[in-house]
Amino acid sequence: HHWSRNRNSLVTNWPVLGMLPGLFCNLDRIFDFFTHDILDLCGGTFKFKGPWFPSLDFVLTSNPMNVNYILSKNFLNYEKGSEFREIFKPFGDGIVTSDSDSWKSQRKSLHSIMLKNNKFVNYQDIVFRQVLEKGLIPVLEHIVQQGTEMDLEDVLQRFDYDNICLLALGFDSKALSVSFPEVPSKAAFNDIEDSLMCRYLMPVIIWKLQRWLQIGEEKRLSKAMKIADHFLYDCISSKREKLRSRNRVEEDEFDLLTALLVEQEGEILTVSGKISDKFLRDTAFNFMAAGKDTISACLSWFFWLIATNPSVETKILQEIKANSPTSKDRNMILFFTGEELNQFTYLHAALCETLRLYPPVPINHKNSIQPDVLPSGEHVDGNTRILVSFYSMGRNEEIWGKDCLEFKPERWISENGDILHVPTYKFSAFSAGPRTCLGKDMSFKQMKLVTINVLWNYQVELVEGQPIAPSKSITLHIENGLKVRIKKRDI
Ligand code: HEM
Repeated sequence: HHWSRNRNSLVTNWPVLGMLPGLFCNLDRIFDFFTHDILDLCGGTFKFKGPWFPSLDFVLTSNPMNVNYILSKNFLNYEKGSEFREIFKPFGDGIVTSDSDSWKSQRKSLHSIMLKNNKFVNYQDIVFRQVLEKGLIPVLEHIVQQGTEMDLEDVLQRFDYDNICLLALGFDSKALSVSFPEVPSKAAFNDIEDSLMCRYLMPVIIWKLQRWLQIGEEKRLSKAMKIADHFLYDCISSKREKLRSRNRVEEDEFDLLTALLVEQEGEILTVSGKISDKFLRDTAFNFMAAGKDTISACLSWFFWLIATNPSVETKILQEIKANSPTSKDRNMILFFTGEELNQFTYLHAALCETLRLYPPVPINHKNSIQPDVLPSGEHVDGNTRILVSFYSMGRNEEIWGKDCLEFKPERWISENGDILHVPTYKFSAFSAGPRTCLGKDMSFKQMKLVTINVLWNYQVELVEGQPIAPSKSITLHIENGLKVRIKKRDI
């Protein structure tokens, strides 16, 4: 009887287990499963029934009207929620998992530091330059001389980690150097991300039991948390120590911790303890988690797409040539201001196209507060998990047309050669509404500087026969990395 009542469902709804077996059978291709096996066939919104433990039911959607409603129009009814905060406890009271007043005040403070504070904005440029000049380019030069294959995704993740540690903590982790060192804090952050993804997919009772017994993923998580916290609290106490001995802060050390301490305690750095170490730890952890792997994920997909679409690479190279100094010094790093980078329209389009097909944050979590009716007509109970699939939105034929699975930067360029404006509820890689990504402009700037410098100086060739597939993680990596050979480019 149960089977016959549910036989028309896209995913079999089993007694007791609900749709969990279907989900687990497709875990390796979870985002394509959501997109092509479910949302494409049901008009963009689907109610997933979990097992009889109540916590795993969710509504999955990629319908742009629903997305606009959830993320913007009725924002107040859709929060992160206490269940999410419990799963993502390592984030503490930071911005990524918080709601209402706590979120509002953190958003205000981070917004004013990241986008309005000239010293922090200048410091970003100093850091980008340093990580390019002292990290990425020397490592690529070394690989060219060795003539060996390398995992470009690993290199870019190391680049991202060095960058985010300098921005958040003013600490140079030197993850990107020719010896490819093991960096315990970097490994710990990765372990935390993996373990939290497992928690998210599991019934609460199971991960709580694992935590109590200290086995499996929960044991790994506890170990990684100790390492990450030790690292963060060490950085915080050295920062306080350093600032105590000064009465002014130089431009090349205006990282997030410094900005927070200066903002709270004024220019005269008494470092009086008005602002707690726990607050600094939570803010730095959230900032690092939000910015750590997103840029490298996008760049890895970008280099793969470029290598498989040589005509796009040719157009980007023409654009770099047109915007660069005429005499090309082989060892020169090309550095552009934000305004100069606006000239790179085609490159911007290629990056948007990459973010459309491979959004670094593939799924966005929300939790309804009150019962509601979505614009598509579906009824949503109060306290229901909602998953907005940004991955599926980027592959939605109704938004992007019949060629939605093709890589075509041209779709972003208007007839007069400018970037087309696409509303954020259709192109949501950076989310939309009041919780939109605070690192968007910074990310575009950095992604452009990296792609310009890599493509201008090197030819990137894919190692043949490697499998390329999206990972099943919080950030959308390439599952097995991106194996490439690089050569010096002759122009
Ligand atoms: C290509 C790069 C990036 C992409 C695609 C991206 C995407 C996103 C998305 C989808 C969200 C919403 C998450 C949610 O609601 O749960 C978000 C939030 C956020 N992002 Fe990014 N991000 C990127 C880079 C960065 C960087 C480099 C930073 C900072 C260093 C950053 C800082 C933040 C912060 C602080 C939030 C929280 C905003 C809030 O909750 O109010 N992001 N980002």
